Amino acid sequence: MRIMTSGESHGPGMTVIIDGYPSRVNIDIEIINAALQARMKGPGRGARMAIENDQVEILSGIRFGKSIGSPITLFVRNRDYANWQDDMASQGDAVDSDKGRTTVRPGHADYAGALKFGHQRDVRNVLERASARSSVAYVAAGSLAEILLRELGIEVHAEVLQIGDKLITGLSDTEYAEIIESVRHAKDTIGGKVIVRASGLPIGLGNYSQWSQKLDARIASAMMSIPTTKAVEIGAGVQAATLRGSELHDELFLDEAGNVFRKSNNAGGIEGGVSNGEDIVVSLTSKPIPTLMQPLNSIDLNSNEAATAFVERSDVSVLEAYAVIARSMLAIVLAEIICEQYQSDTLVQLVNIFEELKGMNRDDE
Ligand SMILES: Cc1cc2nc3c(=O)[nH]c(=O)nc-3n(C[C@H](O)[C@H](O)[C@H](O)COP(=O)(O)O)c2cc1C
Ligand SMILES: C=C(O[C@@H]1CC(C(=O)O)=C[C@@H](OP(=O)(O)O)[C@H]1O)C(=O)O
Repeated sequence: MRIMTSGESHGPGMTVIIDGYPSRVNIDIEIINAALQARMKGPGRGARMAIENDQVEILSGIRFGKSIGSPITLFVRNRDYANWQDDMASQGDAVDSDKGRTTVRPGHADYAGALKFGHQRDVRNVLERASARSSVAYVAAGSLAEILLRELGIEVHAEVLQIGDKLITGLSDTEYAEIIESVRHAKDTIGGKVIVRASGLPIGLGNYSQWSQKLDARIASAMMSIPTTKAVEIGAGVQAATLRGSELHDELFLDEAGNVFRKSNNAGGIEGGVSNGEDIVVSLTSKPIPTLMQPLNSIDLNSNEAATAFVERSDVSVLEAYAVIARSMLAIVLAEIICEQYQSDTLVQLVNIFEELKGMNRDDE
């Protein structure tokens, strides 16, 4: 299974093509829509989320509610496009338009992207695609991946762990909302941490043989690709540096029936780049959002003069959305690896392979 996305934040919409998805999987469009709606929710989102009402349109690869083995194309319309049509379609310099931009926001893709592609006279050409609006496409694909994983007995969940330096478990909903409101009032932004778990996994996903096949490496890459991610930890993560081997490593035991079990999961379900049958546990750190209502020092790329960063409608905190996106990315990586490793044209073939895998923990020869 491979995915490719396209689309601009204020263009007609976001597209994702999923190739190599097995046939005969029941696809309930409402599952995709529920994930898209969850990605829009949570305190701290800006005015854009009041404009959008993300719903998926299936353009190919699914007939009568089942995947048919052809590339699946999903499309999510940008409602805000109606307000941007002229600006998005204009062929000339947009520098005079109030939506054209020449000053850059530290922390966003503006500066590096404008210099890379020669967009010093209109940074909008960069931010339209760098925008996390693209995550709509990943969440749509992630939902399809989750539907497939569920058929194989694998579940993926995510939740917010931390906002700024405060653990969510110690906060009431009101206190959580108050933190965001105080940050908004200070014209600032805030990051945090989320945790994602996958359960019901077989032993053996990924491979220790090559860097590009290692499950932890592929998960880290997918998680780092989410806008705002600054760190990815698997299992005990950075805490591993402070623990002794005797404290960190998850000892193996046998129960009375001879089944293997462990009392801890500091490895986060992955040893040597291979799933070890325990839950996969990944935590991610999101930096604060780059657009500030009290802009940071910056430069104007057109005039090459000192300036302040441009200010536009923006989110203050996106942690709930970030958790939904992280869940989708983990589901995509797991589904991709499963489809690569246990190549199957149909769901039934894949389910049969998974049944066989359950009895494969021992070399009986
Ligand atoms: C769901 C979501 C919404 C976001 N909303 C905004 C926003 O409103 N304004 C902004 O400046 N950045 C926003 N960002 C962050 C930028 O997209 C991101 O910082 C930028 O693309 C640069 O990428 P990097 O953070 O990976 O370096 C958002 C990120 C996510 C995940
Ligand atoms: C549109 C989404 O997020 C956007 C991500 C984003 C950015 O710079 O990443 C900037 C904002 O866009 P706008 O300027 O249109 O308000 C967010 O709203 C979304 O999550 O669907």
